[in-house]
Amino acid sequence: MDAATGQSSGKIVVSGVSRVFGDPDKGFKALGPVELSVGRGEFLCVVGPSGCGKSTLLRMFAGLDRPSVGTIAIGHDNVARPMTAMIFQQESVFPWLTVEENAAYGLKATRTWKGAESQERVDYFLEKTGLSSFRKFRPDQLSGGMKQRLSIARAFATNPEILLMDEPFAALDEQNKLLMQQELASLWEEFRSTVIFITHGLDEAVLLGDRVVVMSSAPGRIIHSMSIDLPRPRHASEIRRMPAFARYTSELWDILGHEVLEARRQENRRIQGRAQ
Ligand SMILES: Nc1ncnc2c1ncn2[C@@H]1O[C@H](COP(=O)(O)OP(=O)(O)OP(=O)(O)O)[C@@H](O)[C@H]1O
Repeated sequence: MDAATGQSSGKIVVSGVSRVFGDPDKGFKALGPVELSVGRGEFLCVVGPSGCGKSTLLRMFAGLDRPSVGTIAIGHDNVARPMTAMIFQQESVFPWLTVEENAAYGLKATRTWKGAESQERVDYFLEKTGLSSFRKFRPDQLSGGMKQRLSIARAFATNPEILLMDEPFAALDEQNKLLMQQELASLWEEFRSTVIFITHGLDEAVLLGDRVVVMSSAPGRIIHSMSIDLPRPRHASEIRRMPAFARYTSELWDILGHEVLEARRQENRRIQGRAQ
């Protein structure tokens, strides 16, 4: 057990990670130093002002970017499973593939397709995300919410050790967002892979997470970690009515609000600097 985080052994351990874009000495320091440990099977939500480096950190977990300084250690427990799957804010389905082919794509791309067993898995997640009847459709015949459900089905079908989600519901209308949050909570409670979930929604973070970490304005650091002690399975409508839910979200805003103001001041200084 890690005394600082209260989590059992770290699935992801981030030590002294910074990221500078451009010249190492004079470039733009977007992130860090970040210290973070994410437990196995933990659902971790990350909030922070716009531009503080949340996506940069997530991209590093996916191996799409590297720290300028520091290390990220990720434990790979089962080599038969892919390490990560990523779900983005923007639709990331392939327009030329059917719903069924899109859902199977992750398994095929990671070369973990195992015939009938994999097909069953794809069918299961199409069913879970309410897309079974649309399996022969192409994405341009689906709504935005359905396409995002398809991205989720594809990611879950690969059975990744870590699910990386970058504001996955930000582009959805409010009603679809509420439905998707509930569906994700239920799916995760069944499979319990490690999840890193970036969001601007404090209520979304409290509703879904075992823990919420708050990042500072750029260069982003972790300035607060809050364990969310709400019962599971989480039923969104019940959870939202709990006094603890309101308390967690308002405590988070007390911390984050200052950082959002600081991010605005930074933005103004940057614009003024450009104008001179
Ligand atoms: N490849 C890059 N080259 C130069 N600057 C970059 C690059 N990628 C990101 N940045 C800058 O690094 C900072 C952090 O970007 P990042 O996308 O990680 O922030 P974020 O917290 O995810 O923002 P948002 O909440 O608005 O999505 C931003 O100022 C961004 O412009």
